Amino acid sequence: MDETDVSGTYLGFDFSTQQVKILATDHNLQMMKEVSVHFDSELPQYNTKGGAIMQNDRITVTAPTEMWVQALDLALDKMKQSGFDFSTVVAVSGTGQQHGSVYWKNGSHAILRRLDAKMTLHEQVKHCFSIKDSPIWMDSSTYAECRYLEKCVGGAQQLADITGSRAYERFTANQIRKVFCRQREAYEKTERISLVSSFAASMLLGDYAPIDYSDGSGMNLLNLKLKTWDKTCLLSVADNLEEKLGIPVPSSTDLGYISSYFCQRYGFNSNCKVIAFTGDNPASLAGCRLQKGDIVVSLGTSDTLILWLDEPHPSTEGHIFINPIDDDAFMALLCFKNGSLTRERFRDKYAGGSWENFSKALQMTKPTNNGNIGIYFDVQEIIPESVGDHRFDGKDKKVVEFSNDEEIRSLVEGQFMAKRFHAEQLGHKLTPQSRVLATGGASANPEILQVLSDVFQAPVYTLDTSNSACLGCAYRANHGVMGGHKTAFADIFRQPPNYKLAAKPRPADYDIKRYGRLENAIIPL
Ligand SMILES: Nc1ncnc2c1ncn2[C@@H]1O[C@H](COP(=O)(O)OP(=O)(O)O)[C@@H](O)[C@H]1O
Ligand SMILES: O=C(CO)[C@@H](O)[C@H](O)COP(=O)(O)O
Repeated sequence: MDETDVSGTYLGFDFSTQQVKILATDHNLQMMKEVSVHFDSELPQYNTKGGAIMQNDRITVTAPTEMWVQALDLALDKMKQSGFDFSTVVAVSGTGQQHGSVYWKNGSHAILRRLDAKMTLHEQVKHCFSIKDSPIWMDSSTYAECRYLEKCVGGAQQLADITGSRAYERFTANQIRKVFCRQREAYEKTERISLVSSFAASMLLGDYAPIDYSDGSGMNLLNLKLKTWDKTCLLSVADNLEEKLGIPVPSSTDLGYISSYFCQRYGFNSNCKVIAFTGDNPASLAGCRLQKGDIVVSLGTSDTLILWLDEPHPSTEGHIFINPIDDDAFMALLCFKNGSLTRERFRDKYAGGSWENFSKALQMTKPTNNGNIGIYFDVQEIIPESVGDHRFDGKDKKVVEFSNDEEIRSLVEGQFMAKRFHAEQLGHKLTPQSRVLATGGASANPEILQVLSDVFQAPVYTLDTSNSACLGCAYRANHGVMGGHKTAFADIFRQPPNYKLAAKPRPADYDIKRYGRLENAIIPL
């Protein structure tokens, strides 16, 4: 395979909350193979729950950085054992859970540059981190840092105007400030700060990989219009931050050749390219081949809603990111923290731990649930900032519990009414042409998708894989070698998207305004 050969295969890597996944496509960008390494069950020595560790204060949430390194070793070993021929790979790209940060200790760059193929990555890289446990997106311990950053730039809306979002606890600037203020020695010993995505790219590259514009938009640091780190934000967060972050790059940037470590250990071709990694939600936009007007609903650990935007209109609710497949466009993101893990709680409590029973409960109950509405936040939610279980009967009266089946319907309907309510708040209008593209682990469940379709009164489509973020990165790997932003993303495909109709809306009259009123009522004053 020479450098110009684009007929081989493409790999997408996903460092998401609960697992590392690798997906391979052929030269037609058709999926060939997927492997995953699940943190809780396959790396139990790290004692994570849902891939994370919640500290006693219940607001500090981290993940062991070295666990992600070890998971990469295992995932590549699995691919190899399955007979995958790494020498066919033309390019790789990837993605990570957004906002999480990795702190590389002084001297780590030299280690990355000289990886020894006889040893695992984990053996060589595990001591490279000045902070051993990476703060991740589930963290909400940086309230004070958020208020400070907003004050420094002149207010929440001003920060949103610059960076696309008001200050959010999980956003990286506020996490870095917390480290700077509370672990100064560790901060001083840090030569580079990566996002989870650029950290993963750094390992594949054997060099520090830059942060891409799209994932960089989730930091409260990137000026969306100038596409550079904002000076006021940098100065407000920590000393010498710019040099620790490196220069941000377009998401389709060709970063160079894969590290010789992977050529020697796994048989990658030395011409294999590494294309910039990005955040998992931007990667899902790419994987779903989102078109204007469509909505992506990702049902992973978090639930997210993604829209394509030509123009950014940042507000103090939701996020605007630079679009990962078109640097001149943008995307809107709404993130809901209480997604799959809350559905798992209800599955275990009201459906005997089985998704099949959970689905049956949805089949046995009717759309709008006899007026019963539930709002369930196991951990402090992002939109709205609230926590706890809240149940209302048809007359808006607070109640303690519904029947088991109604509990399950109230959870799923509540989650989707929240998405529709907040999408409409952002100005998104559902039209008869609207389509919902569903992805993420829970999109494998047809009954959940039926509720999604009923609440949005729009057809719901799925892809061949629920893992659109990984697939999107195999696409982005191809796009990168085809010239990146010089080539329209849509032009890399020879075949139309393989969407499958998963659910058609049934007649149902969801009172979304009523949902909004009830949600407002549970926000603490
Ligand atoms: N049949 C199912 N019904 C509902 N949820 C499911 C089903 N299968 C898997 N899931 C959910 O998918 C989640 C994982 O989704 P995934 O997108 O892989 O997560 P992440 O990328 O954040 O690691 C699990 O936590 C699980 O609750
Ligand atoms: O915080 C956000 C987005 O702002 C989350 O969506 C993370 O990016 C984690 O994603 P999943 O692992 O749930 O896909």
